[in-house]
This record gives sequence, C-alpha cells and structure tokens, in this order.
Amino acid sequence: MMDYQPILNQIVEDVQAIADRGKVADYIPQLASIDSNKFGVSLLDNNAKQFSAGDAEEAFSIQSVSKVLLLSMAFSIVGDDLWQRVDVEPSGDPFNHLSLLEMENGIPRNPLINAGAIVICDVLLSHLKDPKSEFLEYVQGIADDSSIAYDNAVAISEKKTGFRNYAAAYLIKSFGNLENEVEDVLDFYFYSCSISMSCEQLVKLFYIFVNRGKCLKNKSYLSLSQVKRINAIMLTCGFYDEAGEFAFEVGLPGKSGVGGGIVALLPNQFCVATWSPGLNEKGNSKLGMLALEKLTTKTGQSIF
Ligand SMILES: NC(=O)CC[C@H](N)C(=O)O
Repeated sequence: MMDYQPILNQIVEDVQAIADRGKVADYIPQLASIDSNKFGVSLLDNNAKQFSAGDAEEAFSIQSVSKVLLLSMAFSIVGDDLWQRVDVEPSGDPFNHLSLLEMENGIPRNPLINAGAIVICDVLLSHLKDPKSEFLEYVQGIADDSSIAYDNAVAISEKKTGFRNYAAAYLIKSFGNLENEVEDVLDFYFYSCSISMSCEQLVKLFYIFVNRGKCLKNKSYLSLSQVKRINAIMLTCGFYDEAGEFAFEVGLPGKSGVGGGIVALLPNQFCVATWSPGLNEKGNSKLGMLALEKLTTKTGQSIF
C-alpha cells in the first residue's frame, strides 16, 4: 500500500514556491476575487484511505468539473441514446467555442465542453421533474455528503454575464437539438456549474469512476461499461484544447473547471483532486496541472 502523504506534502511545498500562478477567471465576476495563493490536494486510494495537504478542506466553485456528473446522471437515465444528441470526439478548441457547433449542425463535439453540457442539461430537463434539486441530491448521494450545495451568488453572476453560453444554446436550439426553452436549460446549466465543494469532497464523488461505478458505500451508480466510456471521454476531452497536453504530462483521465479545480483518476487505484485558482491560457489550473504531473512522475502511476 502506497503512503501518498509525504508525496503530497512535497508537492504542496514545491508548488507554493512558484511565483507565476496563472490568472484567476474573471469573466464570471463572482470568481474574480478568489485568492490565487490557495492550493489544495486530496487523494483517495482503493482502500478508501484519504491523504490531503494544503487547502484541501476549503470549498470552491467546481464549474466545468460538474459536466462529468451531468453526463453520468444523463447516461444512467437514457443510456446509449444519448450519443444521438452529442458526439464523443475531442474538440481541440476552447470550452466556449462556437464555430464547430455551426459547422456540425448543432451536435456538440463532446459532453465536456459548454455546448455539450448544455445539451446534457436539456436531456435531464426532459427526464426529471425538478432537475436542480434532483441533480444536487444525486451528487450529494454519491459523495454521501448533504453539505454539498449550489453557490447562488456564482450562479446568478454567471447568468448575467454568460453571453457565449446563450449564443451556444440558441445555435443548438436553431438546429433542433434542444427540446426545452433556452432560459430553463441555461438556468440549470449555470446552477450545475456553481456547485461548491472541497478537494476532499470531490475525490469521494469521483470515486465511482475509480471503483467500477460504485461509491464508497458500495451503491452502484453506473455500469462498468458506462464507467469505461466516461473515463475515455475524460481522457480525450476533459481539458478542452489541452486534453493532449494533460494526457502527455499527467497520463490520467480527468476534468478541470475555471474555478481552478482538477480531478483525475487511475481506475481501480486512486482518485486525486487539486485546487489552485490561477489558470493558464487554456483555462486549466496552472499549478494543478503541474502538481498532477509531479504526482504521476514521482509515483510512476498513470494509465500508460
Ligand atoms: N471551463 C469551465 O469551467 C467553464 C464553465 C463556466 N461556467 C462557463 O460556462 O463558461
């Protein structure tokens, strides 16, 4: 059994010494004031042993990380029919890019870019009575933690400024790939992005992708085949136009968000989350990527 604690301690020490921490996302006004000196990391292994260092207990806005959870809920409800509405190819483009959507008739490249997650929200809206509360309960249930919550201020802040997401949603609607009203779909989308939790909570949630679809309490949320597919999508599409770079540097499936969180995992072995609010020019956490590269290099553990 590997003792990850000294490795995580060393990683925190190393990254805290780096002066260039990237730039905090400020296009969502509520996120602009987050302290870029924060850094947290938590790892949960396959014996359910948890290791943490730095600001691992502090909650942050998970933003696009929630796209994986939207996907897993929708996939478990509608199954393979989902792939008629959204593709599974990397976009090679920024998360809020629009031109591919126009060229490909409103079928988003994958569920982990904004356009794809908007379509997934539409699917959930068509299948759930009260999507906002049912999605939150789904997330709380997997993590076995009812303290996980939406951050209203972040959701409202983004609703006022999320012009590109409105553009994407209307474009998708014009191609007939949204069943519900744009306002309703985006309200749900913005709330899903606003979910706030810590690195320690995040790894418990993503444990289902390590543990063949089962949470820490052994309840099953996804089939083994569904886990395989979602992990594949995380590997190829989890970091927008930097998915190749993340696979190259880190070698794990994972997902980032503009709140500075990254979660990554090695199937059957461990799940790890980092939080460092400063982003690189592709919108991924600068020090989070660096920390995860150090982890997989030091331990020699990656999917490759
Ligand atoms: N990459 C992200 O985390 C983007 C999520 C953000 N809520 C947006 O829609 O722009």
